[in-house]
Parts: sequence; C-alpha cells; structure tokens
Amino acid sequence: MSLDLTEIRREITRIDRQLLKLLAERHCLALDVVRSKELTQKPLRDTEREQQLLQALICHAEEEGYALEPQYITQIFQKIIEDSVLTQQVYLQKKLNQQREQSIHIAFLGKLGSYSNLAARSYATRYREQLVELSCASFEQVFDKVKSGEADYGVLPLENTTSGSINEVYDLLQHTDLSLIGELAYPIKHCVLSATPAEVSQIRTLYSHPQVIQQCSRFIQGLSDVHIEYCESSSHAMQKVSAMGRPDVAALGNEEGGKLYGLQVLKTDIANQPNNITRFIILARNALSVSAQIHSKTLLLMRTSQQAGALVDALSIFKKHGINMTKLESRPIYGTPWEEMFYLEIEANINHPDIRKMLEELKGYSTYLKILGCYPSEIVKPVALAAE
Ligand SMILES: O=C(O)C(=O)C[C@]1(C(=O)O)C=C[C@@H](O)C=C1
Repeated sequence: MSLDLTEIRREITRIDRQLLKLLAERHCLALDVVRSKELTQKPLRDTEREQQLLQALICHAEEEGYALEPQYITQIFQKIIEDSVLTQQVYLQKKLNQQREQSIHIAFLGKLGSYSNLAARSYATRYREQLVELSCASFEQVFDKVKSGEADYGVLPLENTTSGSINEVYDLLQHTDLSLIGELAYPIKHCVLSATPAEVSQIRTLYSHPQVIQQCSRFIQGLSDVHIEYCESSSHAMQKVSAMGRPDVAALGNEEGGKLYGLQVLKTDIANQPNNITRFIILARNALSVSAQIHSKTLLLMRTSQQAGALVDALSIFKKHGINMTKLESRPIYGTPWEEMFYLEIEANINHPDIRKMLEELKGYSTYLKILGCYPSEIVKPVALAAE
C-alpha cells in the first residue's frame, strides 16, 4: 500500500463517491417502501425491523472482521433510517395535502443567515420546495405575514435544549388563529465572528440576540472586560459587526451566516452544552391533514378551573387513553392575574376517532380547550438496541 497522501486521498474520494451512490440508491428504496405501505396502510415506522437491521449489521461486521465499533455502526445507520422515515413522511404528507412542487414564501425572524432562516431553508429542502425568503423584525411580524397571506408559512423557535422555552412565541400562540403544521429540530452551533483577524481576548463588545447570549453564558463569563449589546437577531449582530470592521467587536452567530457577511470565525462550539438544538415550529393559515400511518403530535391550549386537582384530573385523561405527553408548558393569561394557560403536546393524531373522543372528554375537565395543530413528528427517536 502506497503512503503517498495524494494517492490515499484519491482512494478515499473514490470510496466516498461509492458510499454516496449507495446512499442515494437506499434513499430511492425508501420511496418504494412508502408506496408499498400506502397499499397496505402499515405504519411508516417499524422499530422491530430497525432493531433487527442494526443487530444484523453489527453481527455481520464482526463476522467479516471489519474494524468498526458497534456504536459507530449504530450511529451511522440510525441517521440513515432517520432520512428514510422523513423521506417517507414527506411523500405521504405531500400526497395527502395535494402539495405540488412550487415556490413557497416563508417568514422568519432576522435577516438572511439567522438561525430561523437556516431552519426555514432546511424545512423547504426537506419538502423539496423552492423558497422565497421573507425576513421579519419580530416574532409578531412572522405571525402577521402568515395571517395576511404574504407568507405561506412562518418558522418560529419554540424551545432550545440549553435555554428552554421561547416564552414570546408561546404567548403569541395564545392569541393566534394560525395552525401549527410542522416541527423541525435544528442543531445550533454558535461561534464568535469578527470582521478582521483577531484574538478572542481582544474583544470588548459582543453583539447578539438575548437567546444566543443566554445559551453561551459560560463562555461569556470566562471573558474579561466585555460589554454585551443585544440585537434583534444574530443576523443583525453579524451585519453590524461586519459594517464596523473593527478587531475589538465580535458577533455570536453561526458559521454559514458569517460567510454571508464576510466574517471570520474566531472560536466555535461556545454554547453551554454541545447538544444545543432548537425546535422550530411551522405555522400556516390552514391546518394540514396528517396521515394515520405517520407518528404525529398535537399541540393543545388548555385552561382549567382554579379548583384543587383540576389540572391533575385533566391530565389523567391522557393516562386513561394511553396517550404520551411530550411537553407541558404554562404561561400567564394577560388581564387575568395568577391564572395560567397550559400548552400540552401529545403524541396523537386528531383525525383518529379515539383521539376525538378523548378530546371531548377533556373538554369536561377544562374551561377552555383549543387545538393549535396536528403535525408529523419530525423528531425520529432512535431505537435502542436490545441488551445482550
Ligand atoms: O423496512 C421498512 O419498513 C422501512 O420503512 C425502511 C426502514 C429503513 O430505512 O430501513 C425505515 C423505517 C422503518 O422504521 C424501518 C426500516
């Protein structure tokens, strides 16, 4: 075997292209699978098959003497299966809602390069739609643009694995007629960006959105003599820093946005935890139908009476019907001090007759109940391998 680096890299490139070709072939098979499942009405996800598939691959690698860790094999194939499940979901959803290949207008917070913009692009790519980008100065403007028809969809961050719920978005959801039609988990990779080559120790002013500042609080605490300037979005921060062109100012933003504004990355991975993911929601004027074959979720808005145990009684309905709740959030109701509005996300499809019956029952335990939307669960939980 030659040790010439150029030659080795050529060989790596050749293998990578083969891998790509095989991945593309497997991706096409996912479409055949969904067409077959359409006929049989089988659920898209089959976790038993996934477990068998992973186990068989690990055994095969061992038998063949491949130097590949079981954990490595599992991680790679979980990602491949995730793509397969999401591809199948998109196929069914587009067919059910008669969506054609067309250009869609999506509103999001910030200028081009904001995290919401990157999430909007990712959503449009997943649904293979041409995207017309509508940047907004506030979350409220995102809601308004969808309501007026200027935008087809609005993309909004709802929660982050480091900083938690985005309260402003929850509050706006309390008063909207729009429907939640989708979700998207987007990895958020913060970095320090500056207009000129500089050391992090030179920075005296840091620009970013309050959420970003919160998610990078530990990194910021480690800096000395730094002043924080809050901006409407991380993309505004990047644009400002680019216009100033000084070595003592920097923005906290993302690498992709930084390229757009001609910024240099001084430091990456500065969020408090490495698994920094934001869950975005997609809003539209009209609700979507979700195929019964898809694992779906529903977000409810609920108020209960002020009597002792009223919330526990309401929640016990989910237990009775074997429905899993993935999120419970509460926010104040403006004009009614000390009363709370509850946001309940459940793993259920509102088109199912049993779920409709359950919601009727829930009405009896609440003073207000509204369905904010039913949507495909786009967070594909990886299967756990059976213990040895
Ligand atoms: O075999 C199936 O039923 C598929 O849908 C394909 C596949 C895969 O990509 O391997 C994807 C999702 C299922 O949960 C199981 C396996």
